[in-house]
Amino acid sequence: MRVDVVTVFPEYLAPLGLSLLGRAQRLGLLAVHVHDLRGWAPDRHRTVDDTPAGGGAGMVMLPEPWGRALDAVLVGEGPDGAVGERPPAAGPTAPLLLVPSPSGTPLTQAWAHELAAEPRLVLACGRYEGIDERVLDDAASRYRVEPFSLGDYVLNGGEVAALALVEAVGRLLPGVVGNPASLEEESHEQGLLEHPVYTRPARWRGLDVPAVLSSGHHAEVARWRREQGLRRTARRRPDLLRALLDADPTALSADD
Ligand SMILES: Nc1ncccc1[N+](=O)[O-]
Repeated sequence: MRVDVVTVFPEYLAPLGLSLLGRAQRLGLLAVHVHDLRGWAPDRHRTVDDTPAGGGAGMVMLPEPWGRALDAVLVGEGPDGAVGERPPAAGPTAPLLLVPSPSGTPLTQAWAHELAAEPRLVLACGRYEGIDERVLDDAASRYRVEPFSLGDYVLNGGEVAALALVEAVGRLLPGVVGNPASLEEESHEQGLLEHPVYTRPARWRGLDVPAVLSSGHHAEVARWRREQGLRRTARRRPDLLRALLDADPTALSADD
């Protein structure tokens, strides 16, 4: 998978070179290209923002640098490369342009799995009050455009969300995590939260590992883990439980 990230803070994306994703890049499973938006700002001050139309506080990112950047990234040109001919209109095989935004579609594990099947993702990280909307309208002629959100809170820009998305998607790529089985038991994989986990020692500060986990009865351990996951989901995320039951009223039946 190739991932292009356009940002005014390229150094913010440095952590993608660490740990599992760094190894994935060295193995050629993932290629991350980070581009500095200021490279496409037409003026010598490399201006990327201006005051909001209609007034209001803060600044909005100018369309021209973004238009140039997204044209160039699409055809693989750098800031100084002559921008090639615009590709044909966006179709199902057009690259996906993901735009971190508090007003985006919530990123979920199910969506992350879909994104992991894409050959290429382009991430446009906005700052300030956001990007001039015409950038997304114009990009729709040659990208599939999908604003996404990590959650209902506001960050100062899209870079943290880009890091999160690339990690959530990158770790699902074949060969990235050592043991693919470890991906199955995680929270949200079956629409529920994961059960609590324990390791050695058996007693720690007067607290014991639940006896069932040392019983050697695999069926009992599996049952206990599922029950604990359901309890945790009911307590912390009743919305997930409701969604699961709406989708399949028998989802929590005891005999499965
Ligand atoms: N929550 C956010 N705030 C600012 C930019 C992006 C965001 N997000 O969740 O993708």
